[in-house]
Amino acid sequence: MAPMHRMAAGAALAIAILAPLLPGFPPFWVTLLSYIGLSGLVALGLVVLVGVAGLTSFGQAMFVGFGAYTTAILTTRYGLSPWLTLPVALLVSGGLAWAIGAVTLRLKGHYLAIATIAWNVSFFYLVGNLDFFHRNDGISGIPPITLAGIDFGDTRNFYFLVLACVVLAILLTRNLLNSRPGRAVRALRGGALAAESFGVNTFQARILAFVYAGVLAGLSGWLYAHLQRAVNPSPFGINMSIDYLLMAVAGGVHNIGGAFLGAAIVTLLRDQLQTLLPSLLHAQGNFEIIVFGALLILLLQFSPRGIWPHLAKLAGRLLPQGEKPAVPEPSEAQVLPPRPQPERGAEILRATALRKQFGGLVAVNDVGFHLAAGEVVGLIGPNGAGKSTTFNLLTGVLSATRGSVSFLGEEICGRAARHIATRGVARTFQHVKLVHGMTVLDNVALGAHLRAASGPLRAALKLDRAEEARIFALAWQQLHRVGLAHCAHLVADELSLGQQRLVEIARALCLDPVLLLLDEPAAGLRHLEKAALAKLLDRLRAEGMTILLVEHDMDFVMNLTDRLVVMNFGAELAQGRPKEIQGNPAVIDAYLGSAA
Ligand SMILES: Nc1ncnc2c1ncn2[C@@H]1O[C@H](COP(=O)(O)OP(=O)(O)OP(=O)(O)O)[C@@H](O)[C@H]1O
Repeated sequence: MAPMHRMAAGAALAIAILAPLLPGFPPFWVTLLSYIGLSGLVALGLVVLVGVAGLTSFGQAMFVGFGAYTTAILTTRYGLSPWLTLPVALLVSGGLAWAIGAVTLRLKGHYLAIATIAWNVSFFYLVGNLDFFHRNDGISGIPPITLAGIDFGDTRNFYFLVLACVVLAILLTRNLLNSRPGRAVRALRGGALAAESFGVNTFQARILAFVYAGVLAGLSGWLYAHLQRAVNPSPFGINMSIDYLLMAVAGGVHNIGGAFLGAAIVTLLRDQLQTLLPSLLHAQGNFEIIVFGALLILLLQFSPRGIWPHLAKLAGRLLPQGEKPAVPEPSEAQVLPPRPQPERGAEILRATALRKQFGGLVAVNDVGFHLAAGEVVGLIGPNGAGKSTTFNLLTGVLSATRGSVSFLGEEICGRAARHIATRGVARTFQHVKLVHGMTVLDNVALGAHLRAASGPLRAALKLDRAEEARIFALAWQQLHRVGLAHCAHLVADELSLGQQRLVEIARALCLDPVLLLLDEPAAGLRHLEKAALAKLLDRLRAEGMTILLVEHDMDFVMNLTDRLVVMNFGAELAQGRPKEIQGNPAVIDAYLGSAA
């Protein structure tokens, strides 16, 4: 968390703890604060789901309902203690989120949003029409929570229970987001394609975000049921889901603090407007919804990232600055051990009659070539020759129309990008694909996804720190290698395009590849940067790594590569050593002549 954000969060927590303890603080306001906490938990799930993973849900009230109805049924019908129903409520909301996600999360964009609406509406009518849930009358007589003589039926005690849940949820969320599975979820915003190329199972990452948001909503529902001591379908309908989304967006859907700020703004504003507007307009009605609509439109126009970033900036100005938290550069000893490289000169990849058609266009036309361990091979040719498409076929980003690719003796043609990455193939992209808003160091650490194994539970409980230290040691090492260690803590978007290409190379090196595919690595680099890159690639070759690169800078290519494969109109035009290619009349005619 940036210092400004920590300041704002610290100030908010101090107010949240101290305010209700002030003598004369009205109990009604304590209850209002509890409701802010309950809504904030749901909005926090939306921060992970919408702000971090880029998935939109209009169905969070349903997950609140899962938690609330679970404890309502178990406590009133089976006499279970609320503390026993808590894990059950979390399991039910998480389990149902998993099941719903499994059948829904293949949808993208507004189709996903519409599907979540459909789920929420179905749930609303299901509980409202089934006797099991007591239809629209709902279930009453839910017992209060007690623990070691503390009665959480008391307004202030209940508020502190909510606050404890909120603090715990914030800590767990922070831990999760700053971890291997968290980086996978954050990588979804950089494009599933890049994430899959580094071994991230993007579907699982989407499910994780969905389930996590569902569990937080379930926790909110459990608390809500014991605060209200009764449940009925109305607080779990689509209107409430929209409210939760409004809270997250108003507060700031990209910040944890934004969830609670948004919950506070909407809850307090609704409370005030519900009294003020009818008396001003001399009529009864839900006029506050119109005000919310207008405010949302204004907010999206003038501050699409919500109010939290402004508040954090203000808090940073008013309060003394803390030290910038940074992942410290660790010692060499912690770095993950390297993968053994195949024997130099051994064939590691053979593409045979590889073909890709886009409708009537043959982008790659029965191309064949091989790569031997420890050589640097250039794939060159004029624009549109099919070089990037060939890269995409080799890395599983595109599936071939026909042909075969054998890598280390295994047929990888048609395998998923994720699988090919596990075999030791790493790549960069012609159009840089870094995760926006993420630091250079985190972006690079994403490359080591396959070299670690910690899951969400270990991450949330911070049991993954030794593994994380090794991942970051590796990320630092690769940043030093590409000469960008001084940029480690910058947000990747702040770098020049040339530097971003180097970050992509560092990320690819984190996978410790056997084969490194570089798509136009020198594009956008200055003369000295190109020389440094050539030196780096030379060193990698000396270490036994195999490199296939697409590049238009012919000086760079001719000085660096051992062999060249030339493509033209999707077909292979020539293969040979740089000197041979430079003298090949067909290549001069099709490419080099015009490039010179
Ligand atoms: N996803 C796609 N759908 C349809 N056509 C595509 C797609 N990707 C590439 N093509 C087409 O395939 C042909 C080869 O494109 P490709 O990007 O592989 O060429 P390239 O050699 O990498 O070119 P450049 O050097 O300009 O990057 C082009 O005609 C391109 O328009």
